[in-house]
Amino acid sequence: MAAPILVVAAALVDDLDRPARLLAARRTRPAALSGRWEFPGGKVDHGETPVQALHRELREELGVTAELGREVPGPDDGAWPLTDRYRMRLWLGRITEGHPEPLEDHDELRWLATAELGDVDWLEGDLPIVAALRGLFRETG
Ligand SMILES: Nc1nc2c([nH]c(=O)n2[C@H]2C[C@H](O)[C@@H](COP(=O)(O)OP(=O)(O)OP(=O)(O)O)O2)c(=O)[nH]1
Repeated sequence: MAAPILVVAAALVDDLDRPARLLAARRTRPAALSGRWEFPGGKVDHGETPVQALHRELREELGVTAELGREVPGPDDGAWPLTDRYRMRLWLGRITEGHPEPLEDHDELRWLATAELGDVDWLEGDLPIVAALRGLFRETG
């Protein structure tokens, strides 16, 4: 089987040191994933570093510039296994320029407070990440 494709994404928060709110985005495609919520991001293109890819995706998808904080490491060499085909690396981020809009691939954005993290229908592969973030928010909140 081919090596899993790397996806990069951001957990955009209100405050990198004491995060209390997280930006979730609702997908519009493909049909099988439409309506499910996720972290903004996407695949790393050839010739890009993961961090460059993430800045590009945030610009394209939401129209924002963000300062990245620490990476939230997953169990698979630092990445989060999503499916057989994809694994994802995720960084905390804080928007420094622009107001996020669902410009591409999403039709709704929501800022979720810690107690609301389970209120949206996350993509299956994101559930362990949301659990890790809930722990992080509690520790620092
Ligand atoms: N961006 C993103 N993708 C996720 C998350 N969770 C999850 O399972 N995925 C899956 C959905 C997709 O099958 C796969 C690739 O993400 P994507 O479709 O956003 O990548 P992309 O924007 O580069 O896509 P494309 O332009 O090539 O169509 O990763 C998540 O939180 N964020």
